Amino acid sequence: MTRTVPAILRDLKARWADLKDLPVRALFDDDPARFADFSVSQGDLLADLSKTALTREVFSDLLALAEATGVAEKRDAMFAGQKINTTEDRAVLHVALRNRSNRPIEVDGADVMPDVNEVLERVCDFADKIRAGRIRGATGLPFTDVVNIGIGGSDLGPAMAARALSPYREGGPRVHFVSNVDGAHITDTLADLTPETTLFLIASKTFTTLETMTNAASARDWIASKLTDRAVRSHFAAISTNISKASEFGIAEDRVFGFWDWVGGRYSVWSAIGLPVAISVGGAGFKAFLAGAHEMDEHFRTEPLGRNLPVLMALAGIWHRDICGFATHAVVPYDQRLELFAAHLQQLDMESNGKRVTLSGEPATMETGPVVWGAPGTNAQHAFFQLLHQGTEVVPIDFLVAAEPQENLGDHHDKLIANCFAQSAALMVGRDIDEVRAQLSEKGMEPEAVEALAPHKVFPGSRPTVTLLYKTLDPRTLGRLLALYEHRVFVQGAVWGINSFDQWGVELGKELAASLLGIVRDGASPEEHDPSTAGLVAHLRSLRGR
Ligand SMILES: O=P(O)(O)OC[C@H]1O[C@H](O)[C@H](O)[C@@H](O)[C@@H]1O
Repeated sequence: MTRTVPAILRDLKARWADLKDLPVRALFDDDPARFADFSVSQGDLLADLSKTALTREVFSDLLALAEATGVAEKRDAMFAGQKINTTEDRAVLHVALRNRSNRPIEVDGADVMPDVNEVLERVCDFADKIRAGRIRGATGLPFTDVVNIGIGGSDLGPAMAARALSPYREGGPRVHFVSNVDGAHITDTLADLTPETTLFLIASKTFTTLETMTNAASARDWIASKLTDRAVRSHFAAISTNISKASEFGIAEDRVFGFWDWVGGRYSVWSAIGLPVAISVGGAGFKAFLAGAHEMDEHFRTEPLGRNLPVLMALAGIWHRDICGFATHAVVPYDQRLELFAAHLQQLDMESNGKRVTLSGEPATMETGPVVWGAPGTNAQHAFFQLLHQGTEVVPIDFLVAAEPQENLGDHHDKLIANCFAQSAALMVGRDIDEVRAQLSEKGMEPEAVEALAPHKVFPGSRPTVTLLYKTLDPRTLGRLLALYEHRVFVQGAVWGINSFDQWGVELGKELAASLLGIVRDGASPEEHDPSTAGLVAHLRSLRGR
C-alpha cells in the first residue's frame, strides 16, 4: 500500500527521534560503504551527503515523499512547457534557454527554440564585437568598461557569474554592476570610468523597476552631459521583455535584446540578461556556461530519482528543514570568485520558496523555504563559524570546492582545500568532554581548571554538511552548479506543493514606497500611514528642516 504524505512525514519524524542522539560518525561504523553509497556524481562533480544523519531508511522514505508529491511529473511538466506558474499563467522554461541539444520545446503549440537561438546568436555576436573593438563608442574609441544597470534577477545572476568566471575575461572589457537606487552606487562606480569608453546595459525584465529606471536616467544624463545627447545611442544597450519601453528610453532597436515572460527574473542569467557575462568571457565562454547547465538539466530530466543529484540534495534539504527543524541553510564556497554565489542563491531560493500557501491557496502544512545565507571560506571561518560549531542553532551547510585552481600560486590551493575538508570533518566528528579533559590535563592543567574550561571547548559534532567537489571552476562547471541549485529549489517547491515561480511578496513594499515617495520627496501628508511611519516622517522632516 502506498503511504500518504502525512504518513511518510510521521515515519520520517520517528526515524529522526531515533537518530538525533546518535553521532553521525557512528553511522560509518555500521556501514563501511557509507561514503560511496551516500555520494552522488554528475561527471567529475561529486556531492558527499555522508556527513549528515541520513540513512538508507531515511532516503527511502524521502524518495517515497518525492513520489507521493509527484516530483517527477511536475519536473516533466516544466520541461514540457506547461504553465506551471499558475498565479501568473506562465510556463517556466529557463531550461529552454540552455537547451543546446535544440530538442523542440513548445509553449502554446509553438517551438520556442528558433527565437531562443536567434537571440543567443545576437547576444554572442554583439558581445564578441564589443570585445574585439568592432563596436565602439561615439568618439570612435573601443569600450573598456561595461556597466550593467539592473537589480534582483537582472543583477545578481550575471554579477555572480561574471565574478566567478573572471579568469576567462582574457583582455575583454571590465564589467561593473550598479543595482541600488542609493545614488552612492552609481556615483562610486562612475567615479573611475571614462564616458568615451563606457557602455551601459540597461537590464530589466519589465523595464519599469524603480531602481533600474532611476539609475538608467542618471547614466543617460552622465553620457549626454559629458559627451552629447546623440552619443546616448552608441553608449547604451537594453535587455528586456518590454521592447517598446526600451525603445522609448532612446535605445536603438538593434541594441535591444529580448526575452520572454516564461523566464523568471531569478532564472534569467541564461537569457540575454547574461549579456554582461558574454561580454566578459566571450560568446564561446557563455555558450559553455549554457552547455554546462544543459548537462545538469539532462541529468535532472533523465536520471532515476534515487541517483539524481538535484533530487537527492533537495531531499536532504527537506529532511533538515521539515523533519529536523533546522531553519536556515548556509552555502560556503571555498572559492573567492564565488563570493556572490550565496547572494544569488539567496534570491533564487528565498524568492522561489518563501511561500506560505500551496498552489491551491491553502496554508502550507509543511515548513517551506529556509533562510539561505553564506560567504566564502576561509574568510567565513574567521567570522561566523563559531556559531556553526558551538551555537545552539544547527545550520546545515553546503561546501563547494574545486580540485584545481585557476592560478598556479604555491600551495595556496592545497591550504584552501585542507581548510574546507577540515571544517566538514570537525563539524561532523566534534570533540567530546573526555577528549577535552585529556587534552587539557596533558598540558599540565590543574584538575579544577580543567573542569572550568572543558565545557567551553566541547564541540557537539553531528552538524550536517554536504560537500560539492569538482575539477575546476570553468564556465561549464559554473553552469552545472547553478542549474543544480535551480533544480534543488524546484524539487523542494514541488514537495511543498507551492508555486516556486511567482513573487507576490515583493509587491506590498513597492506600492507603499510609491506612496511614501510622494510624502518624502513632495511633502504630501503622511496621515494615511500607520502612526509609527508617520512618526518617522515627522522626525525626518525635523532633521532635514523641511
Ligand atoms: O528585471 P526587472 O523587471 O527590473 O525586475 C527586477 C527584480 O525585481 C522584482 O522586484 C523581483 O522581486 C525580482 O524577481 C526581479 O528580478
